[in-house]
Amino acid sequence: MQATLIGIPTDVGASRLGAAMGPDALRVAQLAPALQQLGVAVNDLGNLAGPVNPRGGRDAQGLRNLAECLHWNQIAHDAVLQVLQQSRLPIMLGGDHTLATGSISAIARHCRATGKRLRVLWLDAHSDCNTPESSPSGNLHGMPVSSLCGLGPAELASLSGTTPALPASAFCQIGLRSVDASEKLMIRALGLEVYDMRAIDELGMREVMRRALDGLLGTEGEDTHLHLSFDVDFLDPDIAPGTGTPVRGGPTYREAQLCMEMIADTGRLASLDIVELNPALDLRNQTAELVVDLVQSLFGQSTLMRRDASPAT
Ligand SMILES: NC(=[NH2+])NCCC[C@H](N)C(=O)O
Ligand SMILES: [Mn+2]
Repeated sequence: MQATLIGIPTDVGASRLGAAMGPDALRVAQLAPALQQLGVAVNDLGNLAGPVNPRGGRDAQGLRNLAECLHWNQIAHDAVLQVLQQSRLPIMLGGDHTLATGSISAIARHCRATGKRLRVLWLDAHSDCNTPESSPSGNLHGMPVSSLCGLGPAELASLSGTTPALPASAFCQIGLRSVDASEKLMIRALGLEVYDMRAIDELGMREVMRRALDGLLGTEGEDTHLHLSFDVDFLDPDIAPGTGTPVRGGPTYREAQLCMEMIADTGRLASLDIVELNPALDLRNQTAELVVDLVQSLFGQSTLMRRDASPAT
């Protein structure tokens, strides 16, 4: 397998500064060597260059840094598309979660061109489906899902060449535990498939992942491009403090490992966003190191317990 790292050092979508240092923290935590150890051929494009954070207030529409967000997402889109066209697996090193608008727009465009079905797993404490009208914060990192479903700011929503970029049914959100009232309505309106922390508590991570990955195994899944949008705040802040909008009560280390291992077992992973890592809030880079550890599982780090990708019952 051949993977390409793309550093996307933006924090213009968030209130707190610091996620722009995420790509380098992942490099310091040895992300590339960790993948190489598993037989993945890795190249690193370095960091994309985009606008600095103007640290502005909210505009007339109530949004923060829309022009800069657009710029970052356009260059993210272009870089990701190029990597996909080289048949390499792009790994986006964020950066705040708005960059997923650009990356997934490129992925949706590529899937359309190659006749692939797209499935997006969204690991996150938040649903990120606010719109400019509903957002309590004006932060664009709370809007990528609605943008991709055609409801965000028009310029962001149309990046993939069609609006919406992909059907809402392509998404599956896991780990949610901080959802605004407006987002609850949006989840319903879009019919998003969601496994919140209560579902993980009640069903267990294994059953949640079995449902989330349904249809990806065997010949049925052959034509599927599986994208993982991994927001670091998915993880419990006790083990992953280095993120700007932490919410207590997230998955444990073992639950997160099982989640990654079950994704690996499908053999369908074709692109990955790692977002919202904020080294300024981390403790001795422990969150970046944890993420690298989890990414190793995601790329098939085998343990004695490794399972074949047979449908768990
Ligand atoms: N990707 C994130 N960390 N998103 C946090 C979003 C928080 C809140 N729902 C908002 O819209 O502002
Ligand atoms: Mn997010």
